[in-house]
Amino acid sequence: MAVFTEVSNEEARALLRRLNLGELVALRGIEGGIENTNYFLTSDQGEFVLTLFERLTAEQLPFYLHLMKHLAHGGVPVPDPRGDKSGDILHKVCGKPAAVVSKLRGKSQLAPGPVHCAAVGAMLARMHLAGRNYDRHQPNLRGLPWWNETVPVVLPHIDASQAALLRAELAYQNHVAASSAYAALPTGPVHADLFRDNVMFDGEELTGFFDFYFAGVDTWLFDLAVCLNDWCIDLPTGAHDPERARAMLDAYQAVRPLTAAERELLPAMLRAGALRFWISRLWDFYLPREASMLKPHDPTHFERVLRGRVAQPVHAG
Ligand SMILES: Nc1ncnc2c1ncn2[C@@H]1O[C@H](COP(=O)(O)OP(=O)(O)OP(=O)(O)O)[C@@H](O)[C@H]1O
Ligand SMILES: N[C@@H](CCO)C(=O)O
Repeated sequence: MAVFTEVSNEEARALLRRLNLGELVALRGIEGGIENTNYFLTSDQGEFVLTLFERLTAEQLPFYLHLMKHLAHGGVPVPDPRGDKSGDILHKVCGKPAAVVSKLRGKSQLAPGPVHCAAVGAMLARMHLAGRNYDRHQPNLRGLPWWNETVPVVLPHIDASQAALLRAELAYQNHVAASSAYAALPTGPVHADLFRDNVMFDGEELTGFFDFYFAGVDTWLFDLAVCLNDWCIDLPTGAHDPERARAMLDAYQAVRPLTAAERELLPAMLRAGALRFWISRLWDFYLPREASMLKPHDPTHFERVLRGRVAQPVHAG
């Protein structure tokens, strides 16, 4: 269960008072999640999620929390962080940085069809456009510089064929990042981790994106590639599903058509998206951090996805 830090009812009451959110009705630890301590916090004024940040620092958090507020106020359904009397949205609970955000209705759709992929595509494009006038800047902290730092750390743990693929792909991505087509890609705040478990649905209605704690400024195309790699594949094999991918791409482009550079680099960014999560999963698997990684994700899944994207490039069509 992802409660690394216990919060007492007394602490929850004091927090609700500071945020002027009414009287405590219930406080329940949330299972699942491997990064932060999460509680459902119910008061007589509504339902909220209390997150205590176990990994992120008070320097990194304002970018994520203000981005969520900016998007929520821009009409994108994301959890809205609640402020105290002086408007601060980053709080401290049990000595940890903490946030209280609105609870989204619905549940994750873990077996999405084309209709769900279309909803994610359309909302992703709306989110990218809504982020254009966000004035804070923080790079994607799991971007190319982090891949370059982390690959040498994981290489000793993997076999020769995996190491060859990892080295070759990293070299390829450094080459892509230096190209003029890459420099022409539109950028802005991106979610960068918008997997099936970070989106809520009520039936076919998308009720929200959440877990913005890997967000950063990066190419919009990378964000779309991360989504295609999770929502539009057959999970057991990693095989690309053309029908779901078509649905996502068409819906995205109905809101914001891809540029020529984006169309050219989609196959490369799909590889980048697979590489990013292969590296992070290898890192989590072989170098687990204390009080975390209750159930590390399987790294070989993204090795499979990457091999698939290299062997059979997927184009925007
Ligand atoms: N704003 C929200 N509204 C409704 N439910 C939420 C909200 N935020 C989190 N949850 C619930 O809490 C669970 C854990 O949250 P989350 O996925 O953010 O965990 P984490 O440990 O921060 O991150 P990770 O996904 O990286 O493990 C989610 O699966 C979801 O069920
Ligand atoms: N979405 C990531 C976990 C971090 O949120 C993964 O599947 O590896």
